[in-house]
Amino acid sequence: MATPFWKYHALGNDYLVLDPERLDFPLQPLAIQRLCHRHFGVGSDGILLGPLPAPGADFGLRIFNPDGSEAEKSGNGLRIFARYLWDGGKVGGEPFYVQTLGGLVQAQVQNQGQQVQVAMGRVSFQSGLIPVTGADREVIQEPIQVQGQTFTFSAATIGNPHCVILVPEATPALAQTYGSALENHAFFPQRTNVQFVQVLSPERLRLEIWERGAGYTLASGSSSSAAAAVVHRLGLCAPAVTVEMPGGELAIRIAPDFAITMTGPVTGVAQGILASDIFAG
Ligand SMILES: N[C@H](CCC[C@H](N)C(=O)O)C(=O)O
Repeated sequence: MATPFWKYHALGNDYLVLDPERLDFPLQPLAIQRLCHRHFGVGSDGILLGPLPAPGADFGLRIFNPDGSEAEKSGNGLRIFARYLWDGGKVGGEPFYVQTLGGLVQAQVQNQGQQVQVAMGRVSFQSGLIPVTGADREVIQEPIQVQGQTFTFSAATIGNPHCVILVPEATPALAQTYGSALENHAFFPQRTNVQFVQVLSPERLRLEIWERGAGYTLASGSSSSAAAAVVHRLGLCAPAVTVEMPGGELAIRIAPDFAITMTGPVTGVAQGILASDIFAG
């Protein structure tokens, strides 16, 4: 049996969707690394495995990073999965529930599949939930040293961990220079996603992103959610913000309890069949 795949991107953060019913190999880390490889594989910022059975939800979803690690949540991944279900006639325009490792989310496909809204869950700044080492506390504006530089960071979880650093100017160089050292810093036992955030106005943020297990990416939905929540917690942005990233913009809405709603586009790229020798050599 040949294995089909579907490729989409969400603001340049691209994923392959694999159907667990039509997978003719075990989805182990080495296979994931090969599938995501930009030269030896199909190439993507991750794998979405679904729909899976999920008691208490309409669909289950597992999310994998290109390094083979499993992520608890992916905002862009959830928008892509919602569009995939819509393309396959498994959902219409009604809201539906998806169970992820990082919790239950509600999604709704809009504008004939061009846009998806996701209730991403609640952001927490609690060290024990993120996790961040040290005393139980909200991790707000603390020092962190990497490569001789001291940054001030806040940390948040929306199912997956985030290290948020406000800077006067968010540049790709900051993410690409310090991202890996921050991702793997000892403060984060599960590693972390990293965002450098520039506050353009109370309604507009600019992000540069280094993702756990993926590296520099052009956009990230969970990063946008976590970074906007931190900036709002610091009193520096409104509860409704536009998050600008190299790949494009997301609309983030923050409720008083830090429940996040994320709305943004999805674009289809290709559908294909994996070659029988993709894992050879
Ligand atoms: N690399 C992330 C998962 C993907 C997040 C990102 N692609 C998004 O859109 O949220 C992690 O290990 O938590």
